[in-house]
Amino acid sequence: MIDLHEAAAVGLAVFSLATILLWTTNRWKLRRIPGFHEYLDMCRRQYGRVFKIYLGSGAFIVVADPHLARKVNYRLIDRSIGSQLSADKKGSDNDGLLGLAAAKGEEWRQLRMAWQPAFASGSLAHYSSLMDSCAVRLCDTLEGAAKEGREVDIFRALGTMTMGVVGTTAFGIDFHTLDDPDSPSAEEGLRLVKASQTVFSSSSLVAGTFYQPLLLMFPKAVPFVQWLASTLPDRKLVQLSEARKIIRNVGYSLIQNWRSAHPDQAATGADKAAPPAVAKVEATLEELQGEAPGLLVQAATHAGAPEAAADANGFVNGVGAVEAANGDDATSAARDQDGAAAAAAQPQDKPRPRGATDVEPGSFLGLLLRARDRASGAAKFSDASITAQASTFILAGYETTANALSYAVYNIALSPRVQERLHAEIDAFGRTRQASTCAAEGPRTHPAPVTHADLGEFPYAEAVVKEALRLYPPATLTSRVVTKQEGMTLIPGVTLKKGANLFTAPYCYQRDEAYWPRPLEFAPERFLPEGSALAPSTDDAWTPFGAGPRMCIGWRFALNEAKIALVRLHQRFSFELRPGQVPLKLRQGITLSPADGVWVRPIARGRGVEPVSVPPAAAA
Ligand code: HEM
Repeated sequence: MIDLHEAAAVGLAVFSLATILLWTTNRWKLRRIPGFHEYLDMCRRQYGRVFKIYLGSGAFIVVADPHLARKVNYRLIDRSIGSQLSADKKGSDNDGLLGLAAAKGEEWRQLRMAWQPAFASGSLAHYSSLMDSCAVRLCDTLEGAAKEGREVDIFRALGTMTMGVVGTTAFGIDFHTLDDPDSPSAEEGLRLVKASQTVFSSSSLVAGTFYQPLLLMFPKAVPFVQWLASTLPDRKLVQLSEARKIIRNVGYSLIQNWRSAHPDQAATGADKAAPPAVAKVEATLEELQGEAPGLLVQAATHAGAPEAAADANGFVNGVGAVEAANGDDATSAARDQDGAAAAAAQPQDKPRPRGATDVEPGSFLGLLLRARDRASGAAKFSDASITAQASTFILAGYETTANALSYAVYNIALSPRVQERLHAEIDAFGRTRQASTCAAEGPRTHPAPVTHADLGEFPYAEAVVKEALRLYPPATLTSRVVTKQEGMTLIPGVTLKKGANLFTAPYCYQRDEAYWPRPLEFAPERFLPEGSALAPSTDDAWTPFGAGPRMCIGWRFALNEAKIALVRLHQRFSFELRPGQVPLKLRQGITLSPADGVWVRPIARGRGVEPVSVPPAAAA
């Protein structure tokens, strides 16, 4: 027997589904607009560089002018994060998943300072060796495909590498995403990768749960839509909820392991009165651990240990930094950079032995767990908050860099000119390195390792990554909300009221012919001194990492990782694109991703891999 509530729910669901189908199909598909990113660019061409769009019933001012975008990004700090739906009535899977990215006001400032030391120079130097190990492991996994002439989806393959990098850098553990996919150890890591993919793809208005557009259409009816969604969850919403739990439980279980190993390090008062959401996570964790004991408790044995040891100074300095940066007298996020640099000069922590289930002392998670309030000496962040930051790191570190790298590989494969120059830069580096090490070690059969100190040797590889980020910014939009009572004057005569929502649109102005010569051409030299004829007319026209105090905290991390991976991949392979992928089909979810992947055939390169013959002078 169906009751009145259920009948109303079904009726509304049918009505909403029809509305959504009409909305998405008519507006975009029938008008042959490939996605939201293209819709925005079409609006820019039609209406000018500032225009208003409606998402459901909510109005958003879109700023597609780089100078005005700068003003918005520097003057406004908070972003508005819409409500998130859950398949679970208590909504326990979705609170806090976005950590720093969703935080506001003073909470954001405190968190940003706590994150900062993990991205200071010393930490980045240490991460480079971990990134290099993951890039080499990715190349090893491509070796079989190269031998058999098999095609691979390089976007997904790169995702296993970026997730591997998150594991070793943020938590000091091996997620096993780069293990042989058929081995039992790989299963857990791949589950995490899949969960992250689900979070990104399910957030698409078109391809995600159909309750999300409903929320946009009826923002005042959040409790009702949430009730409806948890009463009649669709498949996408169930998958999304499960995926969020898997991601949250990685951080949560590591934190609990660390608390057990360090009973002296009390949790905050907030943790003692554990909110229901955390208790629910605990229950789910047990379920998950029953299924998957491996991933959550394995400590990493870092490949390339001698290099890691050599880099340990910088890394451990990062630990000192958190104490300094967490001081209450550090007043502004604008001091992040200076604070981190100063912190890098702090005395070193003593290296401590690590048990099998412990958190790497200098890792991102280790920094947050050890953060103390200077006045009280109490733990600075609750476990729920640290769990949220861990989830944020997983999500932010996984998809965006894999997107950027796959766009780079795609464009290199399309352009023999770009590939030749990249290979020349990489081979020249390999020859120098091999010649200098051969005397001590004998001829080497492996390409030269890429250390942090070598990153400056690849200006062209860096330009390739930047050009990929220009044409295909993974974050097509950044969002801000006006919080001041007096509003904000965007242009003379136009004052936005408190509460107004804005998007800045790098996807639009990074392809705008008013700022970029030959904007649709893939030309990395724009970013090199000799390419000034193709350079943008203003630096503000390139902001794939956003700008202002809220700019991406991981931008240098991401650029280093992308450069290392690109160099390692092209040391060993060139890539042949499967026909039929031009232009590349893109999908707008949380990020702009290749809709059906990027399919390439890796071809092993001879040059740079074979042993070099050492000139007698170098060998002597
Ligand atoms: C190519 C890779 C990446 C791109 C294109 C990218 C892009 C962005 C953009 C556009 C923003 C918003 C900036 C704004 O609103 O002005 C952002 C924020 C953020 N990103 Fe990234 N990102 C990348 C990699 C990473 C990585 C590797 C991490 C972490 C390891 C990370 C962590 C974050 C965090 C935590 C925020 C929120 C910062 C805040 O609100 O204070 N990102 N990113």
